[in-house]
Amino acid sequence: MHFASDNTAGVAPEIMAALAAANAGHLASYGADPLTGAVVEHLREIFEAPRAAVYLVATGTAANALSCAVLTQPWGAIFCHRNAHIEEDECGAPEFYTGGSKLVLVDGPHAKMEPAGLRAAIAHTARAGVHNVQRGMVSLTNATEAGTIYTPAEVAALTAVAREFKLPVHMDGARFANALVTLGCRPAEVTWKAGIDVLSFGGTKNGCMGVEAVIIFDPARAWEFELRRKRGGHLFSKHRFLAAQMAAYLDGDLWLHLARHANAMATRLAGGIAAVSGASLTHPTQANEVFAAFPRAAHRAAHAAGASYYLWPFDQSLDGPGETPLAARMVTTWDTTEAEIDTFLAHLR
Ligand SMILES: Cc1ncc(COP(=O)(O)O)c(C=O)c1O
Ligand SMILES: C[C@@H](O)[C@H](N)C(=O)O
Repeated sequence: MHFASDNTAGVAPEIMAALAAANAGHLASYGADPLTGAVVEHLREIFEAPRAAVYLVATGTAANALSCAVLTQPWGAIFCHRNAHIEEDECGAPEFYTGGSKLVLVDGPHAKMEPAGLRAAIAHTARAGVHNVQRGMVSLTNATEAGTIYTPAEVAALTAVAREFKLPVHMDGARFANALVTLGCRPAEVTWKAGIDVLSFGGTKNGCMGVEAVIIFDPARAWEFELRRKRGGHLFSKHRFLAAQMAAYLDGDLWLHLARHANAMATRLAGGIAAVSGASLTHPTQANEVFAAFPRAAHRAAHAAGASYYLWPFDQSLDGPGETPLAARMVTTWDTTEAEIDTFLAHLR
């Protein structure tokens, strides 16, 4: 019963096999290998963006921080949700890689920004000229840190606000596949056609060992990204092993199959939890993360049975009256099984 994070899952067998298959002979390094070239073309095709620049890195934090660095100046503000991963879980990497940009936090329900809140935050910034940080960029996460998703129309409404102030927009897509299979739309519709300038396209949480693609829809920003990636220590020398993962991930729509399974398991889990006495969902379940509150006694039973997941916030205590509900996050993955879900639910009940 492993629900702590999709970061704890292993590597999908197709991806591991692709790594072994790529381990033959000598190939050009630093991205000059043929596997990388093929992956770049495949992602351009998937996103209907033949001019896009595509780069591979090994972590989502690197993808996000380097994306921000090419979208804003050090004196610029990065407008993001209060619970954005770039705010809560990247140890200041975006601030570091941008040379000091300030994250300006925007509230909104279920970890989603709304146009009015974003507009108010941007308008309030740089109101006193040189004395303030300037307006830099916007970053939004899809699927969000609360397991919710933005529709293409919601993305377009936020990027329209950004455009009012001539700001570029980044999408943290560490769980983009999970959002896309729920939306059922084409990748382009919820990215560049909705006004996104740069996408962090995640692979690691959805079955890869460690690979993320940064897709820059305006190639004018490409060279600066290359320089920043190398200078930041994120240009892999044996780049073929990043490309092999991504190639297998995209091949035959594996990325969609893996995400569809993870989401289906989350839906099963959420439905079961909703039927547990004293339990309630704290965010809508729209991707592969379930946020729910249930009585301490249920938490204690699940933990005693060996279930792994985080109370959310982390720092709550299992000690205390059994009937008190505590909130938690449970994350399902490409290899979560129905039996795992049903056993966990039985312990909760
Ligand atoms: C929404 C989101 N973005 C970015 C990241 C960063 O990925 P990494 O931990 O590979 O740096 C994570 C990590 O799980 C995440 O949940
Ligand atoms: C750090 C933690 O938030 C991680 N990104 C996760 O989603 O599990």
